[in-house]
Amino acid sequence: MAFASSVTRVDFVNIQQHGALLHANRHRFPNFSSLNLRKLERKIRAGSQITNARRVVEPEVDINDPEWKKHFQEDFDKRFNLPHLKNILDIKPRLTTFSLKSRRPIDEDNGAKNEDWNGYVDDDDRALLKVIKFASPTSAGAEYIDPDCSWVEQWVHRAGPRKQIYFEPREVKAAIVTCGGLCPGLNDVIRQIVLTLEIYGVKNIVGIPYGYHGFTDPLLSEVPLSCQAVQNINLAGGSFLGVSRGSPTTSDIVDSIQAKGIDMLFVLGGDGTHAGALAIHNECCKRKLKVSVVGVPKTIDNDVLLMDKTFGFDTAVEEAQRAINSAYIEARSAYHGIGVVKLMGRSSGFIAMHASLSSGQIDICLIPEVPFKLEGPNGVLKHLEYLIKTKGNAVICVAEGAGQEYLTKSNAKDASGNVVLSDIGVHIQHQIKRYFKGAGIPSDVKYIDPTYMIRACRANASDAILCTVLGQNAVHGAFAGFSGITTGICNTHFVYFPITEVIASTRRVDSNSRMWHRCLTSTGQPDFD
Ligand SMILES: Nc1ncnc2c1ncn2[C@@H]1O[C@H](COP(=O)(O)OP(=O)(O)OP(=O)(O)O)[C@@H](O)[C@H]1O
Ligand SMILES: O=P(O)(O)OC[C@H]1O[C@](O)(CO)[C@@H](O)[C@@H]1O
Ligand SMILES: [Mg+2]
Repeated sequence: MAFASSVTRVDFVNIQQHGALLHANRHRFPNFSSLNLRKLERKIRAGSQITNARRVVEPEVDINDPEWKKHFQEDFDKRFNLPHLKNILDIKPRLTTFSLKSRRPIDEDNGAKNEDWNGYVDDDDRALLKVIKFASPTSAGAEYIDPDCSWVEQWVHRAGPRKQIYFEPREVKAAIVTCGGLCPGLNDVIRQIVLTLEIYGVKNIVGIPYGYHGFTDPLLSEVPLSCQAVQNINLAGGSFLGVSRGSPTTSDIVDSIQAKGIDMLFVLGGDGTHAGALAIHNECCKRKLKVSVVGVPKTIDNDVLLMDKTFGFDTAVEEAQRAINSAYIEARSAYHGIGVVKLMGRSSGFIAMHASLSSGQIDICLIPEVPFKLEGPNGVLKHLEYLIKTKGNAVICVAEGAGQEYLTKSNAKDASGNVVLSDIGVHIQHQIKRYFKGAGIPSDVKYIDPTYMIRACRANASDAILCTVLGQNAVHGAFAGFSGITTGICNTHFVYFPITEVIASTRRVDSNSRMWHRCLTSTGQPDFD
């Protein structure tokens, strides 16, 4: 039994699980049986294209060995174990005050009783994250499923109300903060967190205005929140509390948490916000504070690992249809009309891919994960010429992070340190005009950038449901005593993840996935390489 070499296999699975590109690229290495995956993973995370990979040690491990399988599962369970306040503090639970039956606090003298325990979630309850099938080491490559393959199941913690809670609701001060860019559904989550806290019996709920800055900016004060205050906020887009990028130091934020007497902090945001939430959690642990920090992942880009989807994504795709449809109508109504629609997606093309798939009006979809050539016989411009000559019009959907190599890098960063991208939509528009003019073919190019219209609208029905459940589960997670966790949907089940696992890297479109190929089939575009 050689665990050292088994690490290679474990990493292979981790990379797949993190949604990175190795799995997508495996067709390029049909004969590998084992790769130096750590190096590859670093390259992938750094955004490099993997063009060659050296074959390294053959795994000596027998993957059907139950001991190895146990080792693998233990590794997974350890990583996905939820951080809990009882690990750092000597605290005892009490019976919950969340009544499944009356939706009123149990311990209030209002007739609500704790007679119905059936719906509570046990800490040992799990939802299936995935079943992994290991190819036999004797098969030619990991993509060939061997009948003797070994199976490993990965289970994650189910979200929901616990029978045992670690806070006295009447003594709790809970705070909500929204950070990063806007996202449809933020208000639904805020509202639901407040409603659920009140069902537990929490009286002291506040909003931190304008993201992490709200903790320390002397000009900003806490926003009192209650059922009444948040009533109907879900009917509008944006964030009731305001958002911002950039932040004070973690130490200053935690000083403020201590000064304000906050016991629970609900953090709504993307990967950056979650990195901040993790830093706050770690600092609270260091100071031995009984503060539960719970995240709710927010991003229209859908680029958070492990989740089926993040809230706002469905709405963004739906809203993108309007822009695409307008571009299509403009293109179809003009002589040699060409529409260009730029959609969000800094490093992941999920919105562009899904919007293209759902609209059925896109001829060319360009995303950051799939490099493309503009010029040359296989380039985008040549294909556009073909489309104009054969069908008279065309619509391109481009994700904002696509084709950045064609643009002058500004090196500018936003307040959070995110690279400010150059406008690929404008560039493509100019290139199309130049190309058709040069070729002596008339063309009428229209560019639509619906970015902020998409982001600012209210959540659609499916996102609103998602937000509602996520908001409730965030509160249940905090009362259950977890901290440094986030809540999401996974294989249609609602679960908790440790923040560390969720921010390990960015979820990106797998260029070898069936979904991307379905998108290509739907647009009918060739490879632009
Ligand atoms: N590594 C980090 N550690 C601590 N705080 C961070 C980190 N990265 C970002 N933040 C803080 O988190 C907040 C939000 O970050 P950012 O602007 O990157 O948005 P985001 O949460 O990633 O959402 P979006 O999807 O809109 O970009 C900012 O206040 C930023 O300063
Ligand atoms: O203009 P802002 O607020 O910096 O936000 C833009 C960014 O927000 C995102 O949608 C993430 O929320 C990215 O795709 C995009 O680059
Ligand atoms: Mg981000």
